[in-house]
Amino acid sequence: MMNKIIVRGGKKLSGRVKIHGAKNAVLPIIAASILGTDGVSVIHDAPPLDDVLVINKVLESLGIKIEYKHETVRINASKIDTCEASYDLVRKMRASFLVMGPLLARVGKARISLPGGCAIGTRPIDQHLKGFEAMGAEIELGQGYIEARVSGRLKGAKVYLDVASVGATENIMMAAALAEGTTLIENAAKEPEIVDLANYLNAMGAKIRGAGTGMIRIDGVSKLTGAVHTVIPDRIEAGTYMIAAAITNSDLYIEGAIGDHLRPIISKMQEMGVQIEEDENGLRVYTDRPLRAVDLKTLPYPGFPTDMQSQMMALLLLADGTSLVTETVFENRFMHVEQMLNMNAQIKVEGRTAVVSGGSKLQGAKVCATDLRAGAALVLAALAADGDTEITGIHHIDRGYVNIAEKLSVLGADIRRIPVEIVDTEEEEQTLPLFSVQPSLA
Ligand SMILES: CC(=O)N[C@H]1[C@@H](OP(=O)(O)OP(=O)(O)OC[C@H]2O[C@@H](n3ccc(=O)[nH]c3=O)[C@H](O)[C@@H]2O)O[C@H](CO)[C@@H](O)[C@@H]1O
Ligand SMILES: C=C(OP(=O)(O)O)C(=O)O
Repeated sequence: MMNKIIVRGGKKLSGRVKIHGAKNAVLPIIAASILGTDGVSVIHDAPPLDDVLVINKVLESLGIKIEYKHETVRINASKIDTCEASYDLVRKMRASFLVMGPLLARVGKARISLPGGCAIGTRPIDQHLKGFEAMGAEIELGQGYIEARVSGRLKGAKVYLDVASVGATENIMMAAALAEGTTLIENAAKEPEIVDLANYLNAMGAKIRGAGTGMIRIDGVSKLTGAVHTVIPDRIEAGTYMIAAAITNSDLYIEGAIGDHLRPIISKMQEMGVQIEEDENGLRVYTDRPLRAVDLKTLPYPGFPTDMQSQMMALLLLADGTSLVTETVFENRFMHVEQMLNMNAQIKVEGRTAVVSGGSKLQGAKVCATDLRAGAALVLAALAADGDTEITGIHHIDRGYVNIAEKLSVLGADIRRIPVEIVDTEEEEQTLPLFSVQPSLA
């Protein structure tokens, strides 16, 4: 069912919000489970998100047994029936392509639909393929599919990534875990999700060192088994709620947030004048207005994350002065700007830089979430706007945020999730539940 979110701005928030497991860690971790020939993998803190349902479906379509209950996924990959991931599943989520490395290493063959581009950019996969080829795979493209094959085992190799791609680092690391000999990934991505994946693979029996640095060394082993793992908290969900606190001039405790994963976000927000206190269980975020304008540039970790750029832009709309926001990771990640303009924001895009003039009062409007983080940014802007904002396209938001409307409502926001078709009369609205459960793909 299509839903929209309606926010009446201006409410203060208070209390604690618990952060779910990281979407971008659990997806490669579930894909990596393909590598376990014996035993069952048990992945705790797997957030109930559409993307997790999709990756589970991909594994099921390969013949792998999956059980997903109470945020725990149990995976028995002892038997694999096919090594093909269809267009239907890959088009729902690009991260489905992460099954290529594990399949190639385990079965010697993989046929995956081309993931193609998406709203935020063209997103090529050349670096993934370069890694597989260096390890001895033959790659063929045809009919919208990429087929990779290797006779015998993959061979360890030295792979230098032209861009420090998160997905390519993960795919190559998974393939190399079962390869013959040693693989070195140079200019590897350093994101915390890479470290979480490496920890899981090592628990499965892999020999990986250096994850979290620019040089990862993988000594291939001949067999991996299922393992038990708890996924790290989602730093982007945490960052989004940190901004919710600051944008509403509120005081929130973000439970489970790991300060070390959030360094670039914490320091930018502090530069703006936001107060942040860290302890071992999470972060307290509160503000002393006025907020200062700051410049920022998205970069691979430990730089400022592109996945927080739009949310941060929402906050900068409230700052005194002009901020420059430069996006260097994706070529088209300013889709939220046009929607924010409908809310009386003052932003001008000049190439890769958005010039954000803070200080004009945001007004509620009808807006559309064009992608996941653009949608989150619109929810945040709506919390600070005068009047009602209606946000459509929220299936994008459901890809990455567990019950965002419910979580914000519990904190005191005036926010409702309503089916699109029957939203038009006041009377009908009142009979509807405030929240629907996360949509299921079953
Ligand atoms: C599921 C998941 O974890 N998604 C995250 C992951 O996406 P994803 O793994 O797709 O992002 P990458 O790090 O691969 O992409 C970074 C840049 O490298 C380019 N590139 C990538 C691969 C390649 O073979 N060739 C190439 O040129 C991309 O087009 C992009 O411009 O990291 C991004 C960058 O932090 C985040 O925004 C996404 O939320
Ligand atoms: C861009 C994102 O995800 P994906 O790579 O799955 O599209 C994101 O999490 O912001």
